Amino acid sequence: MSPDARRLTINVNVLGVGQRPAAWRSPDIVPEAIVDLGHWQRVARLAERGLVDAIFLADRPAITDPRSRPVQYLDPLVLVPAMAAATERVGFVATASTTLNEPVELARRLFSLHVATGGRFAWNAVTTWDVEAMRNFGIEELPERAERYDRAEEFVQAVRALWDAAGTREEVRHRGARLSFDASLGIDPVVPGRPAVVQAGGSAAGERLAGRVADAVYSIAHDPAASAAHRRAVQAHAAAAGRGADEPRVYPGLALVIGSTEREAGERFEHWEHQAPPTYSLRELEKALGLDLSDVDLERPLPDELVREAEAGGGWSEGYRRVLLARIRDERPTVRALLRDFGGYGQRFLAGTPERIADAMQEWFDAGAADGFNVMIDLFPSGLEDLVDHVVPVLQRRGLFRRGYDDADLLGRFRRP
Ligand SMILES: Cc1cc2nc3c(=O)[nH]c(=O)nc-3n(C[C@H](O)[C@H](O)[C@H](O)COP(=O)(O)O)c2cc1C
Repeated sequence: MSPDARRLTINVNVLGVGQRPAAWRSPDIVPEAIVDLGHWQRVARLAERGLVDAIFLADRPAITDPRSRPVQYLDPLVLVPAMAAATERVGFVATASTTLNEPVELARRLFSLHVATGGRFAWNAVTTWDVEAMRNFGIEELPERAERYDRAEEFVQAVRALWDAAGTREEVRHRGARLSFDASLGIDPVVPGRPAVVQAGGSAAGERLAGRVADAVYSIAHDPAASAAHRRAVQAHAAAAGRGADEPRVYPGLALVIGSTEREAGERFEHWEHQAPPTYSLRELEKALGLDLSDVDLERPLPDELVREAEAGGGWSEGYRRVLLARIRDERPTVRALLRDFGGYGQRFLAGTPERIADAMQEWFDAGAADGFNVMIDLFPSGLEDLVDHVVPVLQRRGLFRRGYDDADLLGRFRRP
């Protein structure tokens, strides 16, 4: 492999104790692990052993429904320092809202994490879509998508200006349509560079924001042609904004179940699929399609009138809705079949051997459909061990993945050719 060969990026999306709805019932873990810093540190060390680029931590600033399964609910900005202290090279991508924060205060916290982690930090800038989180901040109604994205762009640009001025001690004077401040961060940039910026919305407005400000994009796509089209759209926005077209890197989600044979992977999936009621995934599907599915027959395809209702609008993310509706129209799956994958929150789902998973990654990478992947692990720690010990070596043998970390900070790693 030539030293400048293109390599794919792997982020690990850590959803508490695992992505499958029954992950918390695994004998390898206790449900309370989600509030145990030791769990997060073990995950970080394991990811670092696999040389992955970064760990991704999602967030919604609202109390999780206690009747739901245990998922991560500690603030990611609290988890990152704990994980960073237990590791040296792996990066961290933490989510924080542009709708529910103030730019100066957040810019300071994010830049502090950049410095404290030695340049291993990235910010997933989200506009926040859920009403419960809004109400925690005294906002009764979800602002329109266009309004949220307009604020997001101004917010990210303002934060970037504050970071860029961090070493100069000059005050940033910002007077925009939505934000106004005179401020400086007062942090010496003893670590060069800045946090990388990640974006994850798949609507037209989300693609535009990604092209204009993001270093990386978490996307949702189930087929390589749709993913390549999304990547091209983001790149066109980047070029129009005067950036390099390939500056925003695109990492589609990929939910994995790994087995040493296809049969073993299938059995692992089936076993855990039957340990949880379908209602967990059904609630997520309701949110994604903007529908009430309480009376729906799981053994039949979604009725036409509900498909039409979903097509008319609603749901928390245009990106997710588009992908789900395409699948519903093309395959007419039973609701139960849809829910089986939907334990992956609608992300592309793949159960198979390490070779098969590497094939799938390579196919998308070679086709220009992905610069890397945001991988969801079915159960911790075993699923991550399998990724690290079995999938990563296959990718390395094919020259698609690094054999050691280099000196680049996380932004430099995302920007690698
Ligand atoms: C992989 C992925 C992770 C996301 N993580 C979060 C998150 O942690 N918090 C959040 O509020 N939104 C999250 N989102 C939602 C998006 O940021 C965005 O708000 C949502 O997709 C709606 O935007 P859209 O209509 O442009 O698709 C995520 C989306 C994707 C694809």
